[in-house]
Amino acid sequence: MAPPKNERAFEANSSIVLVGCRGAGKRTLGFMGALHLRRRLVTEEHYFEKTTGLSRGEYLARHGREAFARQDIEVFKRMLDNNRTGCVIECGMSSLTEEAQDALRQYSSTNPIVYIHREKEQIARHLDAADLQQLLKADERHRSCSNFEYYNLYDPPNKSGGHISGASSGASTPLSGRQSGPSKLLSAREDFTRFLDIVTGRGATKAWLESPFSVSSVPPEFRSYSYALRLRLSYLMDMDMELEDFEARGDCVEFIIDHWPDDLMNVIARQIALLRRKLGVPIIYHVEENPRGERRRTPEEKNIMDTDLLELGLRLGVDYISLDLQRDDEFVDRVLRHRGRSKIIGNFWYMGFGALSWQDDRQVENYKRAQSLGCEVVRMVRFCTNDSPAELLEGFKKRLQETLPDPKPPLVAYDFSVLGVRTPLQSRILNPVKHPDMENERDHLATVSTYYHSYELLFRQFLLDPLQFYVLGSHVSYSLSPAMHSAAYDFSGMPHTFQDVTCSTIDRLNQICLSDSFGGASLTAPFKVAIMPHLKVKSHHATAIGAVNVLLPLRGKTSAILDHANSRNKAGPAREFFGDNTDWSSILTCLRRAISPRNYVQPSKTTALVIGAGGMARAAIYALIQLGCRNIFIYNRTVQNANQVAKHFNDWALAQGITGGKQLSGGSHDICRVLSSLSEPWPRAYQPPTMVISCVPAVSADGTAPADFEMPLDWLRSPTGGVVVELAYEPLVTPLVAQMHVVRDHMSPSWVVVDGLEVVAEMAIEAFELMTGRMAPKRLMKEVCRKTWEQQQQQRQGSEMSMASY
Ligand SMILES: O=C1C[C@@](O)(C(=O)O)C[C@@H](O)[C@@H]1O
Repeated sequence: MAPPKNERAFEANSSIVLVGCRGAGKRTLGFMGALHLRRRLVTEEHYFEKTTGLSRGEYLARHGREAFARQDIEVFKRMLDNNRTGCVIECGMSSLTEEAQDALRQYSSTNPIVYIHREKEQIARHLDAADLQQLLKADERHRSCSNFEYYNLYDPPNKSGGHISGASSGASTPLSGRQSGPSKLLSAREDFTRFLDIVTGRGATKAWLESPFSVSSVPPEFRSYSYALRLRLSYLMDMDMELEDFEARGDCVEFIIDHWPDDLMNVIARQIALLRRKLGVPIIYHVEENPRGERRRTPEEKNIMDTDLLELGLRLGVDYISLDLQRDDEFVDRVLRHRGRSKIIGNFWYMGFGALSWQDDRQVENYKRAQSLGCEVVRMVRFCTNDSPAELLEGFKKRLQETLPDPKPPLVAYDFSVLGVRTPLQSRILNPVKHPDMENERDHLATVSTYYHSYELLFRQFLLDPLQFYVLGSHVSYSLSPAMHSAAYDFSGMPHTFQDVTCSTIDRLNQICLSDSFGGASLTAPFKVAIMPHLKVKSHHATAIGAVNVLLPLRGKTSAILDHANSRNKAGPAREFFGDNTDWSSILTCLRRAISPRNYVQPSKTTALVIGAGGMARAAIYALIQLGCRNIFIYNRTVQNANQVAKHFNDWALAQGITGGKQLSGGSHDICRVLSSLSEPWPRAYQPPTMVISCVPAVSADGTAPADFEMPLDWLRSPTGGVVVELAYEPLVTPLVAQMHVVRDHMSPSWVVVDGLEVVAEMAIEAFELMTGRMAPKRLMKEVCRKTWEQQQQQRQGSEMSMASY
């Protein structure tokens, strides 16, 4: 039995077409998408004008309605035909006509066509009330001529009055309410670019190439243990919890459609968009065949409705489609033909009395069928009324292992009873779990286990080991990392510890790392650069930057990276150590979060300024290069050090074939240049910087006072403002931050300030994920970061006062 041909596996470079009614956000998304995929943006409006020499309005006025309609469809078809690859195409109003929709339908056999829609109230804001209903009805037809759909969730304005750091934590710091918030379109951009990565299939590969130890680079079915958080639509629609509360409660979410409210398709599209935005984990999409609270359906009705529902999941580009292989062949075949890039979980559920036992030959046949249909995961679940000894399931797995050819899709298999899953350890991967506070009596599979309990059990049963993690360096007693990591361990059921250890020699570092229970370390001065020659295995980012700040032991039994990745949380002698750098990626995350659409990076124009020339400045420069910036200026009190760093990156860029955004008269293609004095006017050939990153250490390694940098006014003339990232947080309001507040209040309100606590929390989050391979509870870690910092401040003030009263 061969799997049916996948009719929606488009070439990765096929042009992506965006359709949908006015006000749905196509133009903005098209712009973001083209930048993200580095493609050309073609807009219907502009194409029409370029082709006919007239705008659509002018053409209509000059040639009349009929001639316009003929010309319009002609140009529309030509636009599609002439741009089959390498573009993002934004369709305007023409796509509402029958003829254009036919053309799109044809095009959809080779290209992704994405139907963009959003909350009706948001579209209403752009339209006359009278036209709204009619337009929305017509717009629905876009569903029938597209093969993907994207729900463009509305980004509410930032309520906090613009405080980028700690806004979500609710913590108050001296900066609360003072800073500009992240760009309003930030979440839309993150969501949409992730969606495009799914459509083009570049997501997983990109993550793996970027960082093979990152959480997103190992799909849940290939992790040593993984958990699927079950969320039913009926529950989501009137739960009294916030979706954010479900963060890091599972490796993926299983979204279960067990309820048919009015406007079902749009309700589902919106829920998927919300899950993606708030939780950022892969989604398993499951359509329940016989939902409890809903009416009974005839088999025919069931097939039609459930096919439509599964089709919707595929259109939404969910990561996994759960497909019941016990349904009729035509049903199964259709889903498989339309699978696109979604992975298929082939299910065999035995829900009633008399479920097939694990010893039954038919279970092996079931698995073989899923395997031959090309399912990426096989899920076999049995309801049992009495004891089901674990050995029976083990025996079944062994039988599959010994008798079937490779490749064998990963198996999810467990028994459940009215009390829930028999034991959370029965299945290694995609174990069903719930949130601890979730009242969910409708769901037997999720009534017992939580991610916390299941994971904790692995340690109690000695399948995983408690380990020691560290922050190491000569000035680490102030570090906020121990508090943040410890909170994340407590949250996730890990008995690990995280300590700061002041040390400055490689010998001492070695002593710590060679212990069998060493889990990993965050490194700071003087180790970031000094450790480089001692490490054989480093990420390419660390090599490019010339510094490492996260050290991991490699304990895989083979040299395969996946084996090493899956050996995290286990003790034993390390075969090697791996060095990575999360300083740059944390800076990049913060920049991306804060940059406004007007200041999106354009390689030839965008200019950035980095202050400092140490390890962190190197990471900042690398982040800017990764963001696409090709005009980077460095200012440092000791010019010689700045020259060295500039040379390092100019040589590196040359070797990579990356050249500066501007070629200067001397023919230089350098991407980094040095500013030698604060009194220098901003170089006239360049725009003033829209990204400024201050990397002057809070506490300098030699204990001298940190530099008090402030921007010369001439360097602050960007008409569109920009982002200032301050890495120091001691004090939090550095001279630069204080200056930017004044600039924002009196000169240009479009400057966004990111403070040092935001960046350091991001660093800890990324380090936690690399070290443990588990998703970090980000909100919690950010909250702990601010609270710990405040406590430290209070303690310091307390001890200063008692010193003074002596
Ligand atoms: O700069 C920092 C912050 C840090 O030193 C900390 O204390 O959390 C940890 C380092 O790895 C990172 O590069």
